Amino acid sequence: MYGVKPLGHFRRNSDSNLDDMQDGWASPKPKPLDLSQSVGFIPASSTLQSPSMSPSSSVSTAIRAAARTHQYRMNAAQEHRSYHDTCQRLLTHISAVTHLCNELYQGNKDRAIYYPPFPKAHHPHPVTRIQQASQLVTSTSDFETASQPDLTSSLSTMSSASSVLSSHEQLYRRMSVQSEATSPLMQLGPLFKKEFNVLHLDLKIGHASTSVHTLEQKSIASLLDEKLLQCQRHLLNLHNRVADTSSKVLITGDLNAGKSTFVNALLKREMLPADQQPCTNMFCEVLDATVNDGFEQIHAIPQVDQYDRLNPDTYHLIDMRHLHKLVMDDSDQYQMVKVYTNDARATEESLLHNGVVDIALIDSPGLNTDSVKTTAVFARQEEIDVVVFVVSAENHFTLSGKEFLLNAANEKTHIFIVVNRFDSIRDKDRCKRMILEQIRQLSPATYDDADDLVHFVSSGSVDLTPGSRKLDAPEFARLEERLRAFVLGNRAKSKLLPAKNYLVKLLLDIGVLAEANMADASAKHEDAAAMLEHDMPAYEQLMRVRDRLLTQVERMAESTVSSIRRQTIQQLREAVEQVQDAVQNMDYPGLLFVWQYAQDMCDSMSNLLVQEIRRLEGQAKNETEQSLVRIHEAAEAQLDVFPRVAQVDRMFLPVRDVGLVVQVEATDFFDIALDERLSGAALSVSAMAMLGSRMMGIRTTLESLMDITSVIGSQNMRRLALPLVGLASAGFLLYVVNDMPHAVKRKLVRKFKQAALESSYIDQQGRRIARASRKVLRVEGWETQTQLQRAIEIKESRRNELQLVLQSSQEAYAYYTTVYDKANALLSKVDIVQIDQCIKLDSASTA
Ligand SMILES: Nc1nc2c(ncn2[C@@H]2O[C@H](COP(=O)(O)OP(=O)(O)OP(=O)(O)O)[C@@H](O)[C@H]2O)c(=O)[nH]1
Repeated sequence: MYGVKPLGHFRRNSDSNLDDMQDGWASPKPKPLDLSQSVGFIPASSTLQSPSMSPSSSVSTAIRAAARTHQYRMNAAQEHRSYHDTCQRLLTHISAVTHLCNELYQGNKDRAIYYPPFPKAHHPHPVTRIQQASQLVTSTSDFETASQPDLTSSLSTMSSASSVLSSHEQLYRRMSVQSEATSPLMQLGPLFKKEFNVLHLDLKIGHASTSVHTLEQKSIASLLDEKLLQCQRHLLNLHNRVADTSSKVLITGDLNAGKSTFVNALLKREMLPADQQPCTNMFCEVLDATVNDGFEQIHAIPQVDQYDRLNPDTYHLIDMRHLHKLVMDDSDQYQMVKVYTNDARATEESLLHNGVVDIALIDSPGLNTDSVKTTAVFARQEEIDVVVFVVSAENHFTLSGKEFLLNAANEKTHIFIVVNRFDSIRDKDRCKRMILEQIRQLSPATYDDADDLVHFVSSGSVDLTPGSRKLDAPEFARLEERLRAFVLGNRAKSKLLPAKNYLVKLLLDIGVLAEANMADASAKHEDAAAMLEHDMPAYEQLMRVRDRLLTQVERMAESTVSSIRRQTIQQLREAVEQVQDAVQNMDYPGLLFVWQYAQDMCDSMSNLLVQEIRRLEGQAKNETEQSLVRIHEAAEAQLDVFPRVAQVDRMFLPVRDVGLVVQVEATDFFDIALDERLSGAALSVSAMAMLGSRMMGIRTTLESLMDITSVIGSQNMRRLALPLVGLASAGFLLYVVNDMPHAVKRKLVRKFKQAALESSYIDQQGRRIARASRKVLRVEGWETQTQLQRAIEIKESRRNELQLVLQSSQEAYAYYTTVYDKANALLSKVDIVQIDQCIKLDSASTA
């Protein structure tokens, strides 16, 4: 049932008028108006002029009228104060909520807001009390349900949300123990309410809508950004609507139904063009001139959204004489025209200037004019406080009229219906029945209040002569009275209640969003703290082990290197000692090739040594490989598994010539001790001695010589001496030549050993092989160091990240707690804004 019934006095009066009307249905002849019972809109002067009254009764009537006027003004002033106060409060709250929205919008840029996932299917988990409260508000979103949402419970819900949160935290802890694989927040999601009221994010792909949670966090944040901007824009609209002190009454209906005639009848002035031909081609808003500083003006507006009364560039000033032509103009030059007009009638008589609220009457083109204009009529629905639908009694509801009423019911369930041109109807009862039946089907709510909302009148019969004191027909006077009550009653409902409901829904959503983000921050904090605690021992162990491991690797490498060097030198020395084996079995090629023979012996010994060196290189490779394995295992024992980079394959590459070069010299062919201090004679003697001893034995030789000397005599001896010396020399030569293969072997072996042992050759080889090993081991050492450093860096950066998470989640928790508290505090304030009170006062002031 419509919730703004006029109060007792008004009710009685309306009942009497209903009786009048019902009587009227039985008998078309209207009853004379009972002025003693009439209130409100009936001009006092008219009452005084009634010819049937005695002087005393006329005085008391005058007193009563004056008292009524006084009461009217008192009520109007009180209502105005109350309405103004409510508006101011709501405006303050709208600004605060806009600020909060903007704060969230900015916050979303710095730190993406977590948008909780709501499951599509019903879940067995209990819902929060916030959800219950918001569902309550959702169900009361239509202001026609009259009763205010029970916010007391939702407020207590909000204030108890901290305890809800703490229970969430406990649950989170339990869940995180049970399942580490899935995010605890995903499991927490179902605990929050199923859907948002206002902050619901819808992702439409083609005709299908998909869950936003299939998107990345960044994309969800940008969707939320857009939603928050939308909210701010809507809040601005609500602000403008609440701040707008006027009430807009849209007069609409079929072509030629008499809309303009009806507006003129309300204004008691021939203002708008009325014609049998379709004549209204644009929206025409009639306002009281007081809102235009008292000037009667006509503003033709090309762009409605840019119109500013104080900026003449946004409209064209039109002379009053040209209004008819302008309104009938079929061009698209102007979107609408605003007519500021003075109403000379008393406050309580005027509809536009009634002392309570500025009313703007908007005459519109006929609904069935063309589709563009019809669409425009629907588009104006949102900013309209009251819709007056004018239907011709002759035509009843046309197709476009029915369509309009059905659609309008979504926005405004109650429509004020004026059945005009009733004077042209002969069977008035039948007409009323038929039209009321149509209304019952099209707008049941309006039908239920047909007494107040459906009026059968003849606007064309209203006297518009300037200064005329003629009374309106009672039906029309009653219509004016009810229209006024309806406009004032609807003012609070159409302006303030939607604003309040929207604020409540938005604040509940912000509360839920803040709650979800508090839980999210809390979960992240706990996660980070747990991970930090888990990682810390490993990090500390790594720091402790770092120097030890590097020293250990260094030692292992050095020990291998020095072992290889030591073994190489020792084994190479042993090989040098055995170098004669290389020449043992060499065949002597004869005197002619003795030089080559010596050369080959050197090469042979050198090759033997080279072979030994190659063997030692192989051995060094093996030892290095073993050492690499040990080093890598030691590193992996402290670090994670990592690939070994050092390889021994490339050791001793390229192959270097490591042979020992010994030069063959002439002296190498004679194994005669040549001492610089000894004379050549000594050499000859010894050579001879060796030659003689070799050929026949020294003693035998000397004895033979003595025997020969004693027989031949000294003279003969002198003669024999030369041949003897020659013979001896030849013998010596023969010996040397004969001994040469052995001598050269002995000499060269000795010389080779001497060259190898007394030079730095062996040391050099030892150092070279050790150096190659160190090179490889050092690579592995460096890799170990790198791996160690990397592991430390990873741990440190993870630690830093976790510490950042700790800090940011702590900040987020504090931030959303503030948002939550603000939303909570604002919700309390919005809740105590009493709009019902305003509605009652509106009704009272009209009564
Ligand atoms: N008999 C009678 N004629 C009326 C009444 N009201 C309006 N008319 C006539 O109906 C015709 C149309 O009136 P308008 O006021 O121009 O109708 P409208 O709905 O504004 O027309 P458009 O704006 O062109 O859609 C005019 O000739 C009026 O004189 C009425 O109550 N009784």
